[in-house]
Amino acid sequence: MAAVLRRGASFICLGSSQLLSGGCKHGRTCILPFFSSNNRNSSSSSKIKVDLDSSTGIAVVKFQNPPVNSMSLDFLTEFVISLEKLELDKSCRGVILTSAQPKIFSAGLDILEMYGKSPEHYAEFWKSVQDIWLKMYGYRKMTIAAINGFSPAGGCLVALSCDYRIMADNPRYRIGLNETQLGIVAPFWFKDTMVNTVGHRTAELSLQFGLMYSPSDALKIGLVDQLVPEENVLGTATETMTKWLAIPDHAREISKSMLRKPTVDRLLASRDADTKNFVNFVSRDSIQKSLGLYLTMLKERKE
Ligand SMILES: CCCCC/C=C\C/C=C\CCC/C=C/C(=O)SCCNC(=O)CCNC(=O)[C@H](O)C(C)(C)COP(=O)(O)OP(=O)(O)OC[C@H]1O[C@@H](n2cnc3c(N)ncnc32)[C@H](O)[C@@H]1OP(=O)(O)O
Repeated sequence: MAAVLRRGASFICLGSSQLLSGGCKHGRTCILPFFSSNNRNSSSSSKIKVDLDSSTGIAVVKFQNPPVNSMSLDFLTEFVISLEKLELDKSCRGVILTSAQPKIFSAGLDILEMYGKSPEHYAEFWKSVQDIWLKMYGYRKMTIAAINGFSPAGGCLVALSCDYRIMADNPRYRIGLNETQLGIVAPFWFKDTMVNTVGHRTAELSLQFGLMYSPSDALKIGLVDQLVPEENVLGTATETMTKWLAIPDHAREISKSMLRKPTVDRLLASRDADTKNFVNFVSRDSIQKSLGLYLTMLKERKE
């Protein structure tokens, strides 16, 4: 396995051991071109675009997986590699996540990865979902979700895993863990992340009903921290990041770790069992039927 990185004009091929320390530990091939000019480093794999301004220490990571930024196995792999590279880059102090697609932050996990595939595929996919959450929830650097559109289920989880959430104040958008609406169940670590953010009672209502909140309702329950006009989402995220970066990194990092490590450790202690649970659950005929019906509903809505 090798990845090809291009820095400026030169190409570097990395073997898997280098990737372990430098970015990728997923045994999948990735191609991440880098273009440097002055203080900016841009990299773009096919689904994730990274723009790092090393003069401010702020990286903007944009999801670009049209039409709806669904999180496929490839998307998740590229996403985790990008975050690992930024975590190791000393010139990066904070990461803003946002979407390059209009109106959609992310439609969540790619349902097609959980439908009509083999148990081995489900296991591989689920491990990549665990990887991204473990990376994000325990991320050493400051993270802000600049939520510029719909953000159901896995999309909401990614936003919840950031340190701060700014959402476009567009009453048509929705955010929430809607898994039960699909006939599936948010696993315990999705639930823990929600409970840690909005509290137990709100999470009880939210998860059981599979509630999707308007931006103003999301602000009321603390699911997001701030609403701004749509055109200001990224600008506000950058200003907010600058304020957070005034705090010494080590002090902020240790505080974050104290609060989040027990939640991360819970999944680390039971990853294999969690994967088995997922594979057994999603392989059930009844669950496959629910997912099939949901996919049909999504298609018919358009007709
Ligand atoms: C025993 C105890 C067990 C314990 C539990 C164990 C294990 C846990 C088990 C399961 C956990 C799974 C966790 C799942 C998390 C998820 O994230 S599931 C995904 C949830 N996402 C959604 O519900 C969003 C669905 N999509 C939409 O609502 C809309 O698409 C939209 C995002 C609002 C955008 O709307 P619009 O702009 O109108 O676009 P379209 O609806 O026309 O969509 C365009 C095409 O994209 C396809 N698509 C949409 N979302 C997804 C998706 N998530 N995955 C795959 N594909 C998606 C849509 O079908 C359209 O396709 P076509 O163009 O028609 O081909």
